[in-house]
Amino acid sequence: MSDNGFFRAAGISIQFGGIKALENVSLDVKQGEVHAIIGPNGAGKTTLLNCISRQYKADSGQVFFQGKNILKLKPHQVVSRGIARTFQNIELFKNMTVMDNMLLGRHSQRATGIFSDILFYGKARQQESDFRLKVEEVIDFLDLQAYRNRIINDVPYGVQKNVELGRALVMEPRLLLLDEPSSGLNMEETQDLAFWIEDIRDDLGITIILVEHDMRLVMDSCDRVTALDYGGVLAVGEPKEVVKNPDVVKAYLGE
Ligand SMILES: Nc1ncnc2c1ncn2[C@@H]1O[C@H](COP(=O)(O)OP(=O)(O)OP(=O)(O)O)[C@@H](O)[C@H]1O
Repeated sequence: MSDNGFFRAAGISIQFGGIKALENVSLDVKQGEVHAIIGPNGAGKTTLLNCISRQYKADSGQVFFQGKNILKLKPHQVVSRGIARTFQNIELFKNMTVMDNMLLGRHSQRATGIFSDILFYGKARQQESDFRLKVEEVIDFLDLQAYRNRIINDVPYGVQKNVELGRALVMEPRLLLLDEPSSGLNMEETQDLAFWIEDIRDDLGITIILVEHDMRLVMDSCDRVTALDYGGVLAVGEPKEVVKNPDVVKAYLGE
């Protein structure tokens, strides 16, 4: 178990055909930290995130979140336990508005079904207005007011990335998984992202695991780093230590 028992993946292995994408990988994340997973292309970073969120089924290993093993859960059950995520390629409904995309995220969490909605109309209505309130809160938090009624296809890429982040936040997660949040962003947008990450951790109290290639963002925004290469862990520690680790330097620069 990690220092405060918040999150631990232990001995995760998965292979595709003959390719060992991850072999006996462990990841410890403390509550309240921003933890980066770094490594060269094909190192297994996204695969690890996918095993945690259960998009992929690991061949072996355990994932403990707040003391419970979540490795047998379905992806939506993982979300209900308090783990939300974003994807490397934005996965939004491109012909719907910013607001509706966020509401959809929240609806996947609804506690009432269609029959109870009919029987307990008042309760369903209350739930709907709670959803809207939460979505409005996140729209304010991420400064998305100007875009709330715009169609996703019509807003800049950087805003789309923020909406995806918002859709994860409306789930009110305790742990947020971000897959390459800075990819496709310009320098200014990446700086803004660094502020959002800090605010999400400090103001919302959400722990973050992010897969990231932008080393400046990793150095500026992350508390700890796990470096992977060829499906194995190379190093774990504070960003300034990990980037100096000879194995990590070698993995990035080649022999
Ligand atoms: N669904 C899949 N089917 C087959 N092979 C896969 C699948 N997912 C990942 N892999 C393989 O597993 C290895 C690790 O891939 P992964 O996407 O996790 O790397 P990564 O570190 O996230 O790379 P990048 O930085 O380029 O996104 C690669 O060899 C990849 O081709």
